[in-house]
Amino acid sequence: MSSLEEPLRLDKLPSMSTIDRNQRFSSGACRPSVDNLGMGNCWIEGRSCSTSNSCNENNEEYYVETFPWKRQTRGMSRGDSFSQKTMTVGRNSIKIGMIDDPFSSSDYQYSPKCNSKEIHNMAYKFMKGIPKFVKIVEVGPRDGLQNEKNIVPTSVKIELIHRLASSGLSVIEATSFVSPKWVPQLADAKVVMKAVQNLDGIRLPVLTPNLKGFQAAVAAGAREVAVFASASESFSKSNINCSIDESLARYRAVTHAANELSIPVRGYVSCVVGCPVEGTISPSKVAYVAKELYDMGCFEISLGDTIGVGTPGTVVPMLLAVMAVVPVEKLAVHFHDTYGQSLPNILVSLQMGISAVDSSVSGLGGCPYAKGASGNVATEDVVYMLNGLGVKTNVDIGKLMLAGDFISKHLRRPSGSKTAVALNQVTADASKI
Ligand SMILES: CC(C)(COP(=O)([O-])OP(=O)([O-])OC[C@H]1O[C@@H](n2cnc3c(N)ncnc32)[C@H](O)[C@@H]1OP(=O)([O-])[O-])[C@@H](O)C(=O)NCCC(=O)NCCSC(=O)C[C@@](C)(O)CC(=O)[O-]
Repeated sequence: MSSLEEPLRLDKLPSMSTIDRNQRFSSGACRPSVDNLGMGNCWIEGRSCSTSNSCNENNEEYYVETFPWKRQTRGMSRGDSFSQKTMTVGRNSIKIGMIDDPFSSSDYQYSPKCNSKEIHNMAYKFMKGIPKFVKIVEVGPRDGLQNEKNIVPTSVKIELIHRLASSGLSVIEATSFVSPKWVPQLADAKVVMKAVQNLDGIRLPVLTPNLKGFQAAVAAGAREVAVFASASESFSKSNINCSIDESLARYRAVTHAANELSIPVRGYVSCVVGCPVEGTISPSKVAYVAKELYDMGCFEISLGDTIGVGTPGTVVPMLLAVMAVVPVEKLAVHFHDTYGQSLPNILVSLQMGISAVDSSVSGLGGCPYAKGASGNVATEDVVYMLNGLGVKTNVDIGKLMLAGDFISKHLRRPSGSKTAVALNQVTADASKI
């Protein structure tokens, strides 16, 4: 683990004064902000924050509106430190309004209703597990496209991977070496892999369901692979045509072969909170499969809510069970957004110390063998939230959106990322000014 990936330690929390001034009392809708301001810190809606961490929507005194930009009412004349950050999206530059430091304002007044220790405790509770850096594993070219009915041309897949790489993403799941009878969309795995294998400094794992897939992947130039088990017997059967224990036996053979070639293997557990056939999945079942994968040598275990039914209420107990048997720094989360729960689920996962998140550009995705599964959480939305939390990802959201626009245009559908839709609108509005 690089130093960047080290979780934020309690003793490394920002000082009280920083939390006080920049995080808790930022007028930016009462959410924490840190010095590395990203798009998530833009001032979408000004509210007056009371000291009880609640937002008083009715208090007009500090009410500001920054969207649409022309109707912005809060100005420098108020005396506060309002600045603008320029962000480039495509050929357009847009200005994002930010509050640098609301306390430098001479007319900014508040009267604390709780003491600074209580405030510190609240900030501490919220921020204590959240890592400083989150590794994003982009799964768009694989999980995102595998369910597409119309075959996406190989050249488009290759271009998508290049565009994603140029946005700063360092791990991009490129394709799957599975049976083309089962997943026809990825039948061109070999060609895709050969075309992207030399992308500088980018890790390009591929899915391998068995030794045959592993050997084909290595022959095509793969230097990292992933195996995928399930916590649901029914899903295991429908996805890879074998029981959980049979799949684990296959994956032992894959990890053994990979170990001999020093190829890292990532392990997936799918259906970690629910299965389309079996319904609720018990956390102990997930923990069992996760531990088996970890013990056989998987360097990271990605926990997949394949059909997107989880809420923080079911995700937390599942994570607790898994964290009891696999170190938290070896875990990643993989949420589908069927019920719009991905971001809250990611947030609680971060608070529990997880620092690797899978996501898919434009929210592409769905599993052909999980009826009703919708797209993965959109990478743009994850990066926007992490920017807002001051968590580093090294991803340039503007370039990421260009990759998203590229594939959405090709698929002839609007982006599944709310962030991309909103920022594209802002850019369009800004270009009219
Ligand atoms: C596992 C198998 C192959 C078993 O499929 P099977 O039919 O039981 O396998 P088989 O060994 O009897 O072989 C059948 C045919 O497939 C060939 N074959 C066998 N293996 C391979 C291979 N690796 N690559 C290419 N071809 C292969 C094999 O050679 C044979 O060809 P034939 O003689 O009929 O011409 C099949 O079920 C399969 O490919 N399943 C993959 C399905 C898939 O990719 N699902 C989506 C994954 S998404 C997921 O799991 C969730 C995740 C990871 O995203 C996380 C989340 O969202 O939660």
